[in-house]
Amino acid sequence: MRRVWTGGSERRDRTGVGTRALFGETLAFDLSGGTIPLLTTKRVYWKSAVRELLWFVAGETRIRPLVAQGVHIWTDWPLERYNRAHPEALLSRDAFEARILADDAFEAAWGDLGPVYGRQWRRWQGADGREHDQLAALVRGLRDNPAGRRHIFTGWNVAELEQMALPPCHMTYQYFVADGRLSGILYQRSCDLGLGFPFNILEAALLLHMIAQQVGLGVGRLTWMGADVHLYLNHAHLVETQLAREPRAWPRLTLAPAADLFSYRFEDFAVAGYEPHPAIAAPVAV
Ligand SMILES: Nc1nc(=O)c2c([nH]1)NC[C@@H]1CN(c3ccc(C(=O)N[C@@H](CCC(=O)O)C(=O)O)cc3)CN21
Ligand SMILES: O=c1ccn([C@H]2C[C@H](O)[C@@H](COP(=O)(O)O)O2)c(=O)[nH]1
Repeated sequence: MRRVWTGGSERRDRTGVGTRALFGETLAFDLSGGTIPLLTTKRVYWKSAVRELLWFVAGETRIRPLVAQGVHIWTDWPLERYNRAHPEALLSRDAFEARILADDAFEAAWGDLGPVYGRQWRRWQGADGREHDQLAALVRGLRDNPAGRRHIFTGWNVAELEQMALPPCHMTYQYFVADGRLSGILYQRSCDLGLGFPFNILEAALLLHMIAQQVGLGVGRLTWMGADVHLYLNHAHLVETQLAREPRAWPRLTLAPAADLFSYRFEDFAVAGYEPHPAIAAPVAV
C-alpha cells in the first residue's frame, strides 16, 4: 500500500476518480494451520465476504440474495443502471434495495448483474450450448490427478464480457498439490487496494480452505498476483490511517466439513483471534 501510494503512477481511470497504480505485484501467504489473510489494520466485514463467496459458489448473479442478507457491496452497479434509465425519478440505495426485495418484476428487470462470476464458475456456456461447471470439474481434477497442471478456473469469458455489469477483477484461479497440501494462485487484473483487496484476498483463502477440505488435503500457500494494483485518490484518509497502524496477528479459520463444495453454509465458517483496528469508511468508485 505504501509503495502504491508513494510510487504509483497517477492516472485518470474509468470511474473519473483517479488512481495511483503499480503494475505486476505479488504477495504470498502461508495458510497452514487455518491462518487467513484477514486484514487487521482496519476491520474487514468478513461475514459479508463469506456471504459473497457462497453467493459466487452457488452460481448466483442476482443481487437479491445478497441484499436479503444485508450485503450491499454489489447494489451500486444495478442502481446506477436504473437511475441512468430513470433520470426523472432517481432512487436512493435503500429505496432501490427495498424494491429489489419486494417486487419480483422489478427484481427480474433490474436485479441481475449479467453473466458475472457465479455464472462463469458454475455454468460457462460453450459454443455448442453445453454448460461447464468449472468448480465441480476442478474438485474432480484435483482428486483424480493431483499432479495436473490444468487445475484452473476463470471468469474471463471473452464472448460475454459486454453483458457483465463489470468484467471479472479476480479473474483466474489455479491450484497445485505437493506434500499433501493444496496451494493456490489468484490472478487479479485490476485491484482496488482500499476496498476490494481485503475481500478478494480473504475470499481466495476461504475458497482454498474449502477446496482442500473437499479433496482431503492440508492447506499450503496462497499467492496473489495483481496486475493494475491501485489506490483511489479519494482514499487518502484510509491509506494514511492504515499505514500508521501496527498490524496484528492473523486470525484463524475453523471450517465445519460439508458434503460437497456446494453445501457449505454461512454457519460453517468460524473465525478466531480477530482483533482488528477500527473500521475505516471510504467511498466506492462506481
Ligand atoms: N471501485 C470498486 N472497487 C471494488 O472493490 C469493487 C468495485 N468497484 N466493483 C465491484 C465490486 C464490489 N466490491 C465492493 C464494493 C464495496 C465495498 C465496500 O463498500 N466495503 C466497505 C463496507 C463493507 C460492508 O458494508 O460490508 C468496507 O469498509 O469494506 C467493498 C467491495 C468489490 N468490487
Ligand atoms: O472484486 C473486485 C471487483 C472490483 N474491484 C475493483 C478494481 C477496480 O477499481 C474496479 C473495476 O474497474 P475496472 O475499470 O473494470 O478495472 O473494481 C476489485 O478490486 N475487486
